[in-house]
Amino acid sequence: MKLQVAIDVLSTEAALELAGKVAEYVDIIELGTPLVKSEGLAAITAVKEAHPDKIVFADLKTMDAGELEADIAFKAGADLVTVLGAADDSTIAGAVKAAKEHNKGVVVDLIGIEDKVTRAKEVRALGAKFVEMHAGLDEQAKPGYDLSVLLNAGEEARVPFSVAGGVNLSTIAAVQRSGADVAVAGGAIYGADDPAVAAKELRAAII
Ligand SMILES: O=C(CO)[C@H](O)[C@H](O)COP(=O)(O)O
Repeated sequence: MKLQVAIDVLSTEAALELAGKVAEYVDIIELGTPLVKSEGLAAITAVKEAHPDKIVFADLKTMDAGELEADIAFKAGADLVTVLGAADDSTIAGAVKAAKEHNKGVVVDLIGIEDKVTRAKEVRALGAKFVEMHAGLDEQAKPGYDLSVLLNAGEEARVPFSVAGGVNLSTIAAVQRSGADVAVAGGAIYGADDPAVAAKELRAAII
C-alpha cells in the first residue's frame, strides 16, 4: 500500500516546507484543493520541481471541463488529478483523454456519492486509474462519522482504490486490511507536532 500525504496548507512556501519534511516517507504528494485554489497551477510546478521522484497529485476536484482542467494540471507537472465522481461521465472521459495524452492518470473522488460501490465500477470502466473512497473534512466533523463505511465500500467495489478521511496511526492498519492501494493522510501529518515523525510512523505501520 502506498502512502499519500495531503498537503492542506494555503501557500506554496508552506507546502514546500511540509513536503521537504515528509517526502522521504511518502510515495504521493497531494496538493490539496484549498492550496490549488489559493496558489494556482504554479504550486503544482513548484512541488514537482522540488520532488521530481515523487508522484504529484493535484486535488482539483474537477466537476466540469474535465479535459481542459486535467490538461493544464498535467502540463504544470501533476502526475495524477482528481475529478469528482458526481461529474458527468463525459467530464471523466475528457480528463482520462488528457491523461492518456500525457501518460498520466485520473483519480475519481467519490466524496458525496451515496452509492460509492456502483459509481466506483462505472468510473473505473471510464478509465479512472483508481477511485478515492473519501469522506471530506466537513463530513468527518459530523457526529457518528465512521471510516469503516469507506473501507467496506472499497472492499466491495473490487477496483483499485485509495482511502481518505481521517486516516491516522490508529486506523491505517484497517485501511491496509481493506485492500486499499493508497492511504491518504492529511491532518495526521500536517497537524502533528513533528510532521516528519508522523509520516515516518505511518510509513512504518504499513506492512
Ligand atoms: O481532500 C481532502 C478534503 O477534501 C483532504 O485532503 C483529505 O480528506 C485528507 O483528509 P484528512 O486530513 O482527514 O487526512
